[in-house]
Amino acid sequence: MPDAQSLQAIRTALGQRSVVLVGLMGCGKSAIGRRLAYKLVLPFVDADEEIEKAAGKSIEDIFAEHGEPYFREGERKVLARLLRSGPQVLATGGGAFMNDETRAAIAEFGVSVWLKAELALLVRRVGKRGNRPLLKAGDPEAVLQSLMDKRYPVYAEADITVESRDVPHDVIVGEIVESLSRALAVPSEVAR
Ligand SMILES: Nc1ncnc2c1ncn2[C@@H]1O[C@H](COP(=O)(O)OP(=O)(O)OP(=O)(O)O)[C@@H](O)[C@H]1O
Ligand SMILES: O=C(O)C1=C[C@@H](O)[C@@H](O)[C@H](O)C1
Ligand SMILES: [Mg+2]
Repeated sequence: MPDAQSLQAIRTALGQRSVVLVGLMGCGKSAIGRRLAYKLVLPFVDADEEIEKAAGKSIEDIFAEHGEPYFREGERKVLARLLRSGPQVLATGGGAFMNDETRAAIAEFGVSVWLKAELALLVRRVGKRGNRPLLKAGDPEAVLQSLMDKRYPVYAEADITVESRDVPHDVIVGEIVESLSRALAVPSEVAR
């Protein structure tokens, strides 16, 4: 695990930029993001929670009462605001990175990390909670496969890709920290 000096070097290299986690539902953006923020001693912000606060209702209710296009517009606005208040670790909603404007804002105000996961892992993980409206449209496995086909080529534009898998959360956090050191060109004598 990197020492305090290399974590400080990452914070310095980030400046006001955020570490922005992207990826499909269940890949671990919230669970890993929270731990990564703790490690980097940065605030953790979950965009889905911020959208719910801004709307005063749950994502499920936003989808049910107003539809997906309304949710996406709110998501774009909330992310534009959040990205201007770094540094922080920011977990995005699964669809946020698909918006061209949001993707450009993430490139400007952040370093993006894609938590790439296989279908079987996502199916296992999302089965535990039933509050994801997109997965209610049909068989969750088929929906996730279709989202993977559409989204993985776009998620691949992220600055960093880390394989999400069933290993202790801290292993994934460690890999992100190492990739951040490399991507931000933190001097190797500090990163070691
Ligand atoms: N490395 C890991 N090992 C085991 N379980 C994990 C790991 N990473 C995440 N999980 C678990 O997978 C589930 C889904 O993770 P999480 O809610 O963080 O995904 P998410 O990407 O935020 O999803 P959403 O886009 O729906 O918000 C959680 O129960 C979480 O604890
Ligand atoms: O993948 C998606 O499009 C979504 C993922 C969730 O994080 C929420 O933002 C919402 O349920 C939509
Ligand atoms: Mg989440």
